[in-house]
Amino acid sequence: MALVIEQLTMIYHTDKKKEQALQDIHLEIRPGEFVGILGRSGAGKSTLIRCINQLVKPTTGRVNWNGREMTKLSGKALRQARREMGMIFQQFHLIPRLTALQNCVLGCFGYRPFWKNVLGIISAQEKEQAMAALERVGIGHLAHKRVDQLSGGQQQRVAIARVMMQKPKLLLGDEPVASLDPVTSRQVMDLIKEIHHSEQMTTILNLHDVNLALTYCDRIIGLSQGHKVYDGSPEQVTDRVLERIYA
Ligand SMILES: Nc1ncnc2c1ncn2[C@@H]1O[C@H](COP(=O)(O)OP(=O)(O)OP(=O)(O)O)[C@@H](O)[C@H]1O
Repeated sequence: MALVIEQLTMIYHTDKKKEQALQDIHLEIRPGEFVGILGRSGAGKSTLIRCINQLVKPTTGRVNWNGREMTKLSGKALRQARREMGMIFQQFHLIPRLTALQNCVLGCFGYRPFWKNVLGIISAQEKEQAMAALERVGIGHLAHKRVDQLSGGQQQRVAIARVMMQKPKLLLGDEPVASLDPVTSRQVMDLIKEIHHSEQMTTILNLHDVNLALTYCDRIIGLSQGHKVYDGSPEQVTDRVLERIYA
């Protein structure tokens, strides 16, 4: 499934001020790509990721996902399109008082009737699927522990297992390893890459660590002050390119 972004511009309006976060971004992401977005703080990386699944509504421009114009969708149609887009975050976004298994089950809520979610009815089959997802990410033994008692790396594994329950075609990551130590960061990146391959999930991650991005990603997009200043292979990211992105 292809993702096509055209003329994307985002201006945040705060009290008396306008903040231009993205300016005329064009991108075509091919199915199965593993893309890293680099840029200084404030370059627009999170905004770009969030405009894809419409957590942020762009000021102008189009985001076309598999033939559907995301920017025009609302209500049920938007929820259905979003189901195909999993998201992981720097701060994991888990529910602290719930166990790993309970958090993981939440990943399939997008496929269930609303009333079942409200009543919190979970079938044996859903529990089994969640257990399998936790085992897949290497933390089956922690299924019944509250997530606020887990390490950062373990919490991110729960978040990844939850995303897998959603069966997305596109994985979006907003600094998914920024809170983790270097060794754990690599372990989580290995896991994301492995799942990307096995599930054939197009993957787009904001990464602040250039070395990680160049090691794991097949394509690098560089943003600077809301503009795309690089789009190419990691091998071609020279010092000059890095200067353009980070200067
Ligand atoms: N909700 C908001 N309201 C107003 N301005 C915002 C908002 N979110 C982001 N911005 C501004 O938009 C610009 C881009 O922010 P964004 O968070 O996308 O950058 P980023 O590259 O992800 O930065 P970081 O690496 O620090 O997370 C910044 O100037 C930021 O201050």
